[in-house]
Amino acid sequence: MSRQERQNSNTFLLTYRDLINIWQDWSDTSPVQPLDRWLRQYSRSQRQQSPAFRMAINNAMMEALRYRQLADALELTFRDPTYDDWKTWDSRWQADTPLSSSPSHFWYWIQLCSNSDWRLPHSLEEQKARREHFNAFKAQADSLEENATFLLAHGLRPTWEALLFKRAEKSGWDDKQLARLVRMQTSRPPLWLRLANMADAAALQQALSEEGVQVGEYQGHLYATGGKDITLTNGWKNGQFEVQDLASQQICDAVDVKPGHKVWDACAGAGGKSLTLARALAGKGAVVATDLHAYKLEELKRRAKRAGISNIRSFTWDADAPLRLPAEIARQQGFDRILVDAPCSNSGTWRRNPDARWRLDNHNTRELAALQGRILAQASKALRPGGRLVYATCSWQVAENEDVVAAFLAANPEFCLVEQKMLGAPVSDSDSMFVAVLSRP
Ligand SMILES: C[S@@+](CC[C@H](N)C(=O)[O-])C[C@H]1O[C@@H](n2cnc3c(N)ncnc32)[C@H](O)[C@@H]1O
Repeated sequence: MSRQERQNSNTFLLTYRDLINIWQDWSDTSPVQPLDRWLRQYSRSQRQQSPAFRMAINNAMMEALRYRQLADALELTFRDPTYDDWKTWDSRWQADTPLSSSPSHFWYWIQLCSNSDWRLPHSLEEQKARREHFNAFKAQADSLEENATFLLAHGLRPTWEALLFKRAEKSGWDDKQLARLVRMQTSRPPLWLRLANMADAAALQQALSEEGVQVGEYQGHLYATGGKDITLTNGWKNGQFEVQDLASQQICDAVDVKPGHKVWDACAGAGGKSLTLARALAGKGAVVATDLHAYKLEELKRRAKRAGISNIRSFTWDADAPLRLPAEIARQQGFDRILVDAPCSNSGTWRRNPDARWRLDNHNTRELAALQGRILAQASKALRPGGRLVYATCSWQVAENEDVVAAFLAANPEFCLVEQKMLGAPVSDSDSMFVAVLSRP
């Protein structure tokens, strides 16, 4: 986001007192919650404050969590300019340990990193020296060759270097593309719009612009970058579009739903993809949407009702047991299409959820990969011969993607791999997601 755009979306000038207080509130929360959930609760508890203030706090906390580690690294090198053993330092660093600087200096580092417009205190000790140190650090960390500091400067941990290079190698990305993915971690992607079948993209783009939404187009897809809240527009009220990330839309396209198909969305959650798959049926066929959690499916039902979609049946399912096939599905020997949008580390969504990066660790990744493999294997049993099985995650980690697919294929040789690839960032300004299309001849 440019400085001008940031100023437009963040017109409330926060003081350091506001920033220090919000950080204290966040730090006092136990157990630590995902930031988006915490901010929703915080926002509800601050109804007396203006929407501009709440939005500014929201943005400030996003930046603070994005650059949480970099602020510590800047403080360390400000005190000891010769320090450069970043991998050792990172292997000991934890996001829930106390800040290494004073609260004011922490926010000053965050302000410099995020180029935010906050009201500086009248006297901030060593302000000039810190700004010069930040500029020197940034200048030195501006190339992929300076691996550790380049990653740090973009809110990524130096110890993830090997994971990122592995991803680049699998996807055939050159250094420029990998560097682009790293650089993208410092900005939020726009809101991508999924058009209802009947909506005309050009007409909708014009109507949204006339209503004051800053809207762009990329390969036939629309996205909003600011201006009027899109949920207040006529197009939203008339159900002409939903918000769905570009890579998510591309996963739905890969399922290749045709009218008449029986589709199983095995990890449907709140139904972001179920709705899209159901629309593609054009009134013929059905989607069975399952998830481990009933409360997510309740949200799915509300969304389906709002969108006027009635061909989704939902119920809970735990991948520890096979799905009991509904009678009409059993009659045709299984589903035509199955989507396994597996639980994952969410590394591909860090641009929107900056705090999620600090929860990534090797132990969690191994557990997730085992769960992903179990869900995929269990779901695959319900595919009819000739059907299509799609495995997806919103992670760029090879261990959660190609490795899971390879283990599945080794254990299930009756399945063939049609294609597998990363979607979204760094190619487009969106989340990064993985998709593998499998068939069962
Ligand atoms: C990536 S999310 C799905 C997002 C959803 N498809 C969407 O587009 O909004 C993965 C989902 O898998 C579900 N899940 C986790 N463990 C599961 C299990 N053992 N069996 C079935 N679903 C599970 C989670 O509750 C979560 O909703």
